[in-house]
Amino acid sequence: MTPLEVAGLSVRRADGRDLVRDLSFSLAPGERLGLIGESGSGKSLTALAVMGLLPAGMTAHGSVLLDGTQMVGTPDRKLNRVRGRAAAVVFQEPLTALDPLMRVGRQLAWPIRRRRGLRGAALRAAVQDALAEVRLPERVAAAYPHEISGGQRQRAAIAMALACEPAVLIADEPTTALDVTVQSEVLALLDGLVAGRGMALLFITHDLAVVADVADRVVVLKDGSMVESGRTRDIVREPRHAYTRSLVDSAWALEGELDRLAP
Ligand SMILES: Nc1ncnc2c1ncn2[C@@H]1O[C@H](COP(=O)(O)OP(=O)(O)OP(=O)(O)O)[C@@H](O)[C@H]1O
Repeated sequence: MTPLEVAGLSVRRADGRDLVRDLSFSLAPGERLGLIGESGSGKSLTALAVMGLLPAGMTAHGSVLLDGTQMVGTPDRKLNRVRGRAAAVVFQEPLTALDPLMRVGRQLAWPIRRRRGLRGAALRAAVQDALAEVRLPERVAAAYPHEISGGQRQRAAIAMALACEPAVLIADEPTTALDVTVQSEVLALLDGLVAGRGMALLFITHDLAVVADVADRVVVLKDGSMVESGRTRDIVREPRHAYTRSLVDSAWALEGELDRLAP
């Protein structure tokens, strides 16, 4: 089954204005798709619409088939069964996913228990395995989110998303809030985990260099509409749309600047 199939998706505000317009794309098993565009282009709303989690006052139109379940217009209680199992999200800010008042281990135990039905010692061992998988030391289980670093918090949030064993992982600017040195570590970790588990990945970013690193294909969004899509390599080498060209040019300009400053 296709893990994710989006067809003619629009996200509408209460006043009738479309913030995402007639968007279509799909993800094959194990495929990595980048959704790229500047701030406000509708990337996050697209991710939320895929999960059926749009903010109050916004409605989705069109079709989102997540692991075969129609997410548009389906009652929330039915979607709860699909979320997590079919798709899980890693947000830009790890504290979105983590409860500040609960120790990391307990938070991680919750989805593992729900998904795999483990209890007691088996559950504790599974929590330790989940931490090890994202390269977090054992002691993090007993820590509260504010007692660990930003990079460690994002690793914990990734572990929580993975605990649901989703077919699709949606990563919404997962490294943007992190220090530059930690960004590449977290990206490499995500990269390895997605490959190891054969998950499909929807990777959302405003950064073309990052998308070129992780995605096989990209969809370029501008003002809520898709302006271009194709293989990442082709789009970076030969952007067809003026907007994509400007993204590529500014990425190269930055690269050139770094080269110029290099010793
Ligand atoms: N809860 C909301 N209420 C009203 N408007 C919103 C809401 N969330 C997003 N918008 C508007 O919808 C548009 C798309 O926002 P979205 O967050 O999807 O953009 P984005 O591409 O993810 O941007 P960023 O990279 O800054 O996160 C923007 O114009 C934004 O102001």
